[in-house]
Amino acid sequence: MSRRGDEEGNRRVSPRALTIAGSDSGAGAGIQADLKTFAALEVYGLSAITAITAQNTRSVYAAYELPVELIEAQIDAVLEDIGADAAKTGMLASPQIIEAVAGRVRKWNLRLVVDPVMRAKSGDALLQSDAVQALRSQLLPLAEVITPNLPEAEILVGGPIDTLEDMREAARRIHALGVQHVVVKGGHSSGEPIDVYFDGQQFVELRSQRIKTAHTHGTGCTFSAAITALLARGLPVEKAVAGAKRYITEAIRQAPGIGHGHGPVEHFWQWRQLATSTDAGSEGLIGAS
Ligand SMILES: Nc1ncnc2c1ncn2[C@@H]1O[C@H](COP(=O)(O)OP(=O)(O)O)[C@@H](O)[C@H]1O
Ligand SMILES: Cc1ncc(COP(=O)(O)O)c(N)n1
Repeated sequence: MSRRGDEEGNRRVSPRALTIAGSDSGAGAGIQADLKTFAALEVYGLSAITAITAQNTRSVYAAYELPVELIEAQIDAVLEDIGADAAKTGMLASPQIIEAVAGRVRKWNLRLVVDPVMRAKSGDALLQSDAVQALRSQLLPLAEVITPNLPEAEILVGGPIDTLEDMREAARRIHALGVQHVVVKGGHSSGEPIDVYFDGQQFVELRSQRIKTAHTHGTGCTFSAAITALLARGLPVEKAVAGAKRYITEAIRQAPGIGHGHGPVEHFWQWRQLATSTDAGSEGLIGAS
């Protein structure tokens, strides 16, 4: 691990987490969603931006990949000074970026959560199709946790996933690629959004009610960032995943309804709940909403 907290003169050393992902100008997904999630869970967030997208709740209008050397330099800069207790990846765009990030994960011996982002909710591609092989062979064997949604899991295993048993089989096969803990997310299913967790021995089903909403932009980013933050805080993987499921469910429930398409979730719902609770007076800290 690259954490260097003990050497610092700071009196209060907080957990840190690093996100290696794309920028979403609409701030519902990507780096922006990750940093908000880290902050909400009281983890100091660091970032290395892989690509810049011009994006809102409706669509991705343009994307520009940053040079590989600049991505490596961002990772080195924050880790040689500040350190991270855990890291996550989001949009990686190309095989060259995946290769560079895998190199840095090895160099810094990072605890890694991989969100294998392939498409935005709007349907726009965020990963080149020839990058899937690099993802499988180079990054997955370094991952402590991977969080594919159903379409991503189908691409990783090369077949359809229709039932809960298909999800379990996909988790088994992705685990066999070298990932220690697999969470196949069920948000894209038609029924309840059941996520299937597999650690190589046991399966756990993470269940919640389906919230009827259009505002699910950045749910995968937020979920994987919450896992990363809770790992950075020292939780064991299974507890971090269960905590992240509770966090994302409430974040979707309290989505603020921003934009005209798939809007963002509410990252600061814990604070908002506290701030509006009657404990803080009849109007709460920011007034009842
Ligand atoms: N409508 C919903 N109601 C409740 N939970 C949901 C809903 N949609 C997604 N989720 C949950 O949000 C997380 C992200 O899910 P998913 O939509 O599958 O990923 P992605 O954003 O990567 O496509 C998962 O834990 C999933 O179960
Ligand atoms: C930069 C970036 N990273 C990730 C996503 C995926 O998020 P979603 O699937 O919710 O659109 C995105 N839209 N943009």
